[in-house]
Amino acid sequence: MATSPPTHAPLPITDPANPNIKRWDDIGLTLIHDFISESEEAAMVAAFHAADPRTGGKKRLSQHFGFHFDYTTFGASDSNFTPLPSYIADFLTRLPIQEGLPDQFTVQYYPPGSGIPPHVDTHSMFDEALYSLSFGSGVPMVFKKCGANDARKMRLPKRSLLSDASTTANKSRPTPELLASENNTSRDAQEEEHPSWELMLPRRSLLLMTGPARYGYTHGIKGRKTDIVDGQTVQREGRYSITMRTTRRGADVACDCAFPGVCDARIREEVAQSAGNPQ
Ligand SMILES: O=C(O)CCC(=O)C(=O)O
Ligand SMILES: [Fe+2]
Repeated sequence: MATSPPTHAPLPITDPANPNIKRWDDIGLTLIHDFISESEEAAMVAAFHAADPRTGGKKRLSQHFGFHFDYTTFGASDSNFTPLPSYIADFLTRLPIQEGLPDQFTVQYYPPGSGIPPHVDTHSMFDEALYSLSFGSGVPMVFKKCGANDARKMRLPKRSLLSDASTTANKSRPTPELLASENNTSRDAQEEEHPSWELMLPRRSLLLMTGPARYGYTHGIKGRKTDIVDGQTVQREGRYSITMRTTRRGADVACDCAFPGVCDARIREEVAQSAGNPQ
């Protein structure tokens, strides 16, 4: 007798007013199917490759719009700003949260087989709402509730970022992805704490992360050539995404989330306190 694989995935509800919208209210996830049309998708792929014709490599490619993502602070640049192309500007009015629209956009191309290691996007530097728009192809995103291992990793000396963006430690470790992939924790040890689960992000869908999903879960994409979708093995194809965030500036760079273990603002406070009270 066939048995279903164990699943830890929470169950969504479908928005009664719109069957395209699935919500996991307990953890703050919303997935909107068919957020963009096929013609918008085709225009996005064409625009990406008009700016960067590479498709054959193995590495993720990124393009930045609005305030550029800053890989030394994991926040956004104050000054490096690229105006939005129309393929982004055109859908902004359709985003589910209209207050505080995103101003930092990273468009990424994932060649088949590539992924992004599990990570928590910086809490203090961006507002709560975090978006990922998928196009070109779908992919399962892996979510895992953060535990002690994640908190420990964020406190490793090499991850002692954010307290001072100009330290060499930060500069020598340019991407959160790299940091996440460099952790010494075995996958088994991570799985022991909290089970991970996969959420299929179909092409043309928009994912919105808020609350626990934004602050207290890691998200990532496994680097692999095939995925199991609805019980079927499917080949990975090139996938594109647009990550969208709203930058915080000045005194707004702060966080009082319910997940202090993996909160950069709390870690910064801890570091400042221990510097003031050496043991
Ligand atoms: O490609 C995606 O959907 C997510 C990318 C991501 O998590 C990030 O850029 O922080
Ligand atoms: Fe992310």
